[in-house]
Amino acid sequence: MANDFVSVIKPTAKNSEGSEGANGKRPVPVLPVRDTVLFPHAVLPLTVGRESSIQLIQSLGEEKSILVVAQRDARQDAPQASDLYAIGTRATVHKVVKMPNQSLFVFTEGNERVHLGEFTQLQPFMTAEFEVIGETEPEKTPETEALQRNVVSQFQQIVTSSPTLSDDLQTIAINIEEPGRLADFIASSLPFLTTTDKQDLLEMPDITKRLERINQHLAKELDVQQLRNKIQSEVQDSVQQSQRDYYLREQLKAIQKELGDVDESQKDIAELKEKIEAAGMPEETKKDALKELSRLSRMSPMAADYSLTRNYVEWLAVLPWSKGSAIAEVDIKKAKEFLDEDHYGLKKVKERILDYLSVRRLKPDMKGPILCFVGPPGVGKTSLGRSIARALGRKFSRISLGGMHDEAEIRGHRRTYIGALPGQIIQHLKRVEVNDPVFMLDEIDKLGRDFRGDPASALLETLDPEQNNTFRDNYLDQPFDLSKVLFICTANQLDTIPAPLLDRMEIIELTGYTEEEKVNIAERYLVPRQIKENGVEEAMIEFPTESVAMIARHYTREAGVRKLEQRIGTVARKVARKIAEGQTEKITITPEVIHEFLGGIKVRVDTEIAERTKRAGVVVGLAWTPAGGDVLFIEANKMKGKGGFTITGQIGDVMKESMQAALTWVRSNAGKFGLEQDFTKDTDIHIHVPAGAIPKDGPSAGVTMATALVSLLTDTPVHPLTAMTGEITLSGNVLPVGGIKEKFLAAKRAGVRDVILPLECKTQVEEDLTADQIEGVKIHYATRIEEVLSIALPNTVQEEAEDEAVREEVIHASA
Ligand SMILES: Nc1ncnc2c1ncn2[C@@H]1O[C@H](COP(=O)(O)OP(=O)(O)OP(=O)(O)O)[C@@H](O)[C@H]1O
Repeated sequence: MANDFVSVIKPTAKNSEGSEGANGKRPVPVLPVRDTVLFPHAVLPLTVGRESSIQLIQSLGEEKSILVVAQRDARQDAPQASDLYAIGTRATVHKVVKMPNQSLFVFTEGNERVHLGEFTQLQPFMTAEFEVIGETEPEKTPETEALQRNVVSQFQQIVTSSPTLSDDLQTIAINIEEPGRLADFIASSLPFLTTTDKQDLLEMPDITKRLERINQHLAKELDVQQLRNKIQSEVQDSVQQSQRDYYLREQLKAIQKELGDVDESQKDIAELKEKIEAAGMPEETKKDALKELSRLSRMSPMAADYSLTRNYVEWLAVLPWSKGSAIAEVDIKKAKEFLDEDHYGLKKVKERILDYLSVRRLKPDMKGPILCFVGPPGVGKTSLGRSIARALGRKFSRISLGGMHDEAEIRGHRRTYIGALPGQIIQHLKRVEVNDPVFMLDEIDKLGRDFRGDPASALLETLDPEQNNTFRDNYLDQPFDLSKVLFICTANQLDTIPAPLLDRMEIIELTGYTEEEKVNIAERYLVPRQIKENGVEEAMIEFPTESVAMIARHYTREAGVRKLEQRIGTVARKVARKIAEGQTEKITITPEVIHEFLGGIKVRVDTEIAERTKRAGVVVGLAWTPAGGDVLFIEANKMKGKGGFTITGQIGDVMKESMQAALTWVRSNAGKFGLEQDFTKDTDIHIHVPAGAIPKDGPSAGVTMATALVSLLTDTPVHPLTAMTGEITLSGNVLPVGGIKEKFLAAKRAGVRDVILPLECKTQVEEDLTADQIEGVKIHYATRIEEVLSIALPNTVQEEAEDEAVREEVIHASA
């Protein structure tokens, strides 16, 4: 058996046995070796263990010559002649040492390359004839010289950097002059050459080629070595770094232990793990959460991003991934009870809500539409949402969208952002702790949009039942199923709701309340609630209906009941104070008491109307606003001038144009009012629409402006407590306008007694207003501006006198 050991060479040794006998026909024993190749001039210790080989060595007498030939396949235990390479090395056996295990340790020295001839014996060992392969050292040219030196220098580098090669090898290599011997020496010294590589070199009689091949092997090995060194040093660096980290962390732990807070962070991590396991999150999310947690457990609590990672894991752990309210199906009867219990009136609205809930009951997985309550502030949109949640047995949460500009407020910031948090949807889910709450998205009409993104599009994704089962918050970066959440939106107006959102909604409109409705709501809900909230007992206070009505009429000016509730709250607090101070035990809220408690804030629009319409050129118009309609004054004035026409009061283009139309109509009909055809020749006219700081637009003040101009130019004040709305054409036709219900209720709230509307709005009135709501106000319909004028302006001296009396009465009532 061959030993792949480093062979040693005697640089100057001349082969003791000459070549006589070589090339001989006299056969020589053949020693097959595996895994190694013996080169000429090399000394190779071989361990001989095969029976046939032992016999071969033992049969050697004086003749110490053998042929050492490599096996083609090292796994062959009993190689035949055909299993050996055709070229081997004739060698001299120098010494044989018996080993305790019966094998022999044989020192051989290579003499020359031989070509094996005929095998003359096969048993017990092989013998063969051979032929020495002659070698001629090449001519010394600069090229061979350079090649030889290069080989030596590369060999030196390899020896220097290899821990297993002895430095002596360098000395030997430097001292070999013959290129052929040098190549053989290096070939037999290099441990990384394979048996095939070595055999190739042995079979190469051309010395220059052999040297070149050696040169290639050396260069390749140097490359490999360099790469290995690089990898090694990188590995070492990272090992050192991680050892350093480990060491520091251990130290830190020790310090923390001393300080008594190490257990805390471990405990915390264990708790988080429990929460993650219990959260019922989807598999993928859970995998990610646990990965983050394990990262956290390897971090020092002092590390800068420890708390960031911890927060993230905590968010994942506490969200209600699969926790619902566990409610049975919707009970429509109960829902109706709840709605009636919580709200007065709103018959149509309640009906529509119940219809909606019924569909949900029959089809629980119903996708869309989303309910949207539209109406002025304080009409009960939010509280209806709350009742729906109560009826469904679900949690309720309100998300205010007003003024939201940033998409991230809905969908959160990416985790890389400093101070990042999830968006409102996820934050509210965390708060309610269930995945099927009722979310009320307030003021969806006031969503902003700027460079920070478009919250409306984020909202669209949130609300769209087709997409929201995989809602992806930027911070969580995990899909969350929102399909069980019931979204209800509220808005004050429809115009500003982005169209794609509007498409997905079922709009339910709530208009303002009349005074009677307000009083009813106040008596049933607001007064008892405010009394209770302010710690007053029912027995301590008496709140007559007239007093509630008085507050509604004179201390508020709104479509809803929010201000009314606040005023009642103020009264209740004052009562509480009086009782607490021991001044009294029971208070009856009389007009005097109201005056005392609410004194300064009194609002009396009817008085204002009566006062202001004393002057010719002042007319009450009606406007639609998101807050539910309002009265507005149009004032016209004239002065000496040159036919100038000024319009002020922050009005839009459409309103300006309708003022021009009104003026043109008046000028073209001057004769009808007893005016000169060219009355504007030496007069300037100015129309102003207070309040000047509030922008206004639209064509619906056309009739009001025409009336104001005629009233001014004929110097006739209009009837007090008369209001109007309608667009006019140049030829004096009155055209219909929108928002009639809100405008009418605003007029009624203001104490107006006569309302002039375009005839074409009659159906709107009949559809939208109940008889109760209309009661107390006279509606006049007109198709021409002349009709409007004859209703609005007094036609006789007696009518003027009656107007005067009404004004006095109203102004007196407020005094
Ligand atoms: N029909 C009603 N019956 C009983 N209470 C009512 C009714 N309408 C409104 N309220 C009460 O009026 C108050 C204001 O209502 P709410 O907050 O729901 O108004 P809103 O329409 O949501 O206003 P905003 O648009 O400003 O949010 C609440 O306390 C509510 O209970």
